Amino acid sequence: MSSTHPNYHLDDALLSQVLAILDTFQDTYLNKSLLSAGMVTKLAIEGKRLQLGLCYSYPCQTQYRDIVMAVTKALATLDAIDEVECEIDFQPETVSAISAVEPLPNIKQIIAVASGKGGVGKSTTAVNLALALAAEGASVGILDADIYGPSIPMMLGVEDFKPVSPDGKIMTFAPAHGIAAQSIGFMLDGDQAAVWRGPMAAGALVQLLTETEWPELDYLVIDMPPGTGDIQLTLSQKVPVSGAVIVTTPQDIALADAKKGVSMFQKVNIPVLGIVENMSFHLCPECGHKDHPFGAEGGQKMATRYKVPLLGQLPLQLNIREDVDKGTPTVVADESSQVAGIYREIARKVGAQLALCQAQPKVSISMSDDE
Ligand SMILES: Nc1ncnc2c1ncn2[C@@H]1O[C@H](COP(=O)(O)OP(=O)(O)OP(=O)(O)O)[C@@H](O)[C@H]1O
Repeated sequence: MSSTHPNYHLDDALLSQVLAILDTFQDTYLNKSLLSAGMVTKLAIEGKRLQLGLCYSYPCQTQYRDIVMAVTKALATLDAIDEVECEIDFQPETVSAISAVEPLPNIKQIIAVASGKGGVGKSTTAVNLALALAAEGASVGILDADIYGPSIPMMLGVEDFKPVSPDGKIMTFAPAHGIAAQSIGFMLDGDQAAVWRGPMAAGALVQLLTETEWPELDYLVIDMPPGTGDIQLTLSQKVPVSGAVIVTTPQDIALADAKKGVSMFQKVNIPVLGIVENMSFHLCPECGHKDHPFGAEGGQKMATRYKVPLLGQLPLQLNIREDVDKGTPTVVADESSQVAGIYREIARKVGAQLALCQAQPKVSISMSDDE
């Protein structure tokens, strides 16, 4: 049996016992066992010390400790094993959902963060998602494509950054809280961009993407402009996007627009990785009572109807706004907070959904004809 995998070096009896145990460990995000997800990359033994290699296709560094503890406890029940030395690696694939557009050389996956309607918290979500992916161990960039209101420089505290281009071709990015940021806002003064027409804006954005000196990135998060107009369509045809995250609030009007967003990505065959419901609930700071100022269950119903995951629900909370206003989003400002935990959970789900899309490249979203 040891011949089944080039890096499995155990005798047949022990190998089958170890594999049987590893097969009982279900990865919650991929909904497969560690074994069937192909994550067990190495098995060897030295005395009674088992060497185990695991490779994740999505970032989940904050979970490693719990994973190692649980796996070690289970494997150490075998007589032949006293100790487990576990090495965990993270290796996402390189993917473009758009067959006509080649992936960029140093960007493995591009995640478009979109909303049908303005003001629902798309940029706040994009910036916290990017930082949460980084907190989970990924190398991350963010591109502010919100041409009509570039807010990422402010949210990351890098408003004064001015890109330079030593060779006259490729521009530098702004390093911020461990991620790489680029924004049309770095190049424009005031509200210059507001007068741009669609094609001009779309052209500038493709240029920003391809003419930035991005470092090697696992994920590039694109903060899309709100709406479902020409810019979004052009971008989804010219940018090697791997998947899209739709941000909505639970209000009916925002949900109706978010459905248009889902529909737009469906038309161009970009997998919708899921929905983030922002300003989902409010917790009374005095008594802890939870209420739903914009309505309840809207995001869940929409996710169920379109057969896409509800990635997470964020509260309407003062410090989420204050933290981005100060240039230090909550994921880095208060990493042990419940809100930072929700964003990291969303990041793990987004990474896992992207990994699942590779196994099944075309995600079909059922649409009813009343949209
Ligand atoms: N969960 C939240 N709780 C409290 N305030 C929030 C929350 N999410 C976003 N905000 C605040 O709401 C405002 C709008 O958010 P943001 O700019 O992220 O929205 P947007 O959808 O990107 O808007 P636009 O499309 O106009 O760029 C900001 O002031 C932001 O700080």
